[in-house]
Amino acid sequence: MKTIAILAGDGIGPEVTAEARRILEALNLDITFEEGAIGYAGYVAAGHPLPPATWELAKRADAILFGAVGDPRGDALDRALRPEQAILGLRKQLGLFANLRPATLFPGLEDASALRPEVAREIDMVILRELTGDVYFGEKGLRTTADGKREGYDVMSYNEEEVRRIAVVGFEMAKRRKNKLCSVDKANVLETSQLWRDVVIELSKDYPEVALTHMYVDNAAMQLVRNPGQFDVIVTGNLFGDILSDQASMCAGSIGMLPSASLRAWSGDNGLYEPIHGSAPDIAGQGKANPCATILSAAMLLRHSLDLHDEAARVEAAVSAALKGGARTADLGGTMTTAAMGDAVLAAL
Ligand SMILES: NC(=O)c1ccc[n+]([C@@H]2O[C@H](COP(=O)([O-])OP(=O)(O)OC[C@H]3O[C@@H](n4cnc5c(N)ncnc54)[C@H](O)[C@@H]3O)[C@@H](O)[C@H]2O)c1
Ligand SMILES: CC(C)[C@H](C(=O)O)[C@@H](O)C(=O)O
Ligand SMILES: [Mg+2]
Repeated sequence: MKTIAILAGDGIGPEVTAEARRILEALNLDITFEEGAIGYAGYVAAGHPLPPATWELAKRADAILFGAVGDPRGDALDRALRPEQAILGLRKQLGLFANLRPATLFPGLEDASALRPEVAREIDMVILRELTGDVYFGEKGLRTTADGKREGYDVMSYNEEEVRRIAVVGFEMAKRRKNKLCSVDKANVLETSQLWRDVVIELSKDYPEVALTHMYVDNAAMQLVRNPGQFDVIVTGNLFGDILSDQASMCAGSIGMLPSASLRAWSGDNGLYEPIHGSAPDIAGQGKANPCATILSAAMLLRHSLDLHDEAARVEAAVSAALKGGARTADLGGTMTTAAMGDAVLAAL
């Protein structure tokens, strides 16, 4: 019996994880679900965004299905108690350095894409985002300069081992796909990016079959919109990957469509699976959220943590079939509620 921790979190988190759970339950697998409070909900329930009981559950579970976190009141708390610290803490403390964010245009979603249909149809990529380093985890603070001005700082750094291990995942993934890897950095300006590029080039000697290219992140943002079909696997740092994946989501139809897996190895590890979107306070509690990103995250969970490849493919096929059949939440131009979208996927399953 495998244990899946459901950390639903805030805003639309509980709404979308409920639909993903229904899909997992329908597969009749030998799994049990345990829920833990996290984010603002964790703060309200236990005085901390990542309460000790939730942390224990996260460590012991075979996999984590995560919704989203965010303070419905805005940034009302001190940074250490903000809901976002819970997801950052889980990623860092569980060592989940490899964040897979696949972006694919599902057939029929051309209309929802921000791009022209013939351009959108070419989208089938994975953005591999480094998740436990970069400016997110460097020294940060607020100080007063000699002339009395407030100055905020966040140190951006990567060491070569951090770069090498994510690059290895990138090359291995490229080998399993189209032997194409694009490393995205800002090496024309940043020392961290120069080291990133040097380490990726050193490692590429072990992967002669993979065609490696490098692109500056500003150009990559432009190319994602101009010609997304040129990308297969993109490997990049934490901050760049965060931004590029939100952008890629609208190319593929909606931010409500992109799942993610956060891993420390290819498979068999207790990874964390979550949609790339946040708690969406503007639509929370209204049944408007698209649950597909979370359902597709559950499929990634089946594949990467439980080794259930057929079941993962079944869930993905069910999402595809539901969309082909015209199922659409508001973000995709439809009128379906979150639960109705879940019903459509369930029916297809
Ligand atoms: N991993 C996470 O938990 C995570 C990720 C991103 C943002 N956040 C947090 O979420 C809060 C809100 O952030 P934001 O507004 O910048 O980003 P967001 O992703 O929550 O929302 C951005 C926009 O996309 C829409 N949207 C998001 N998910 C959707 C879905 N499934 N279906 C339909 N529409 C959807 C929202 O309604 C909103 O208009 C913040 O507190 C932020 O820190 C958390
Ligand atoms: C909530 C925030 C800390 C998070 C990030 O920046 O990683 C989010 O934007 C994401 O994409 O998962
Ligand atoms: Mg983000």
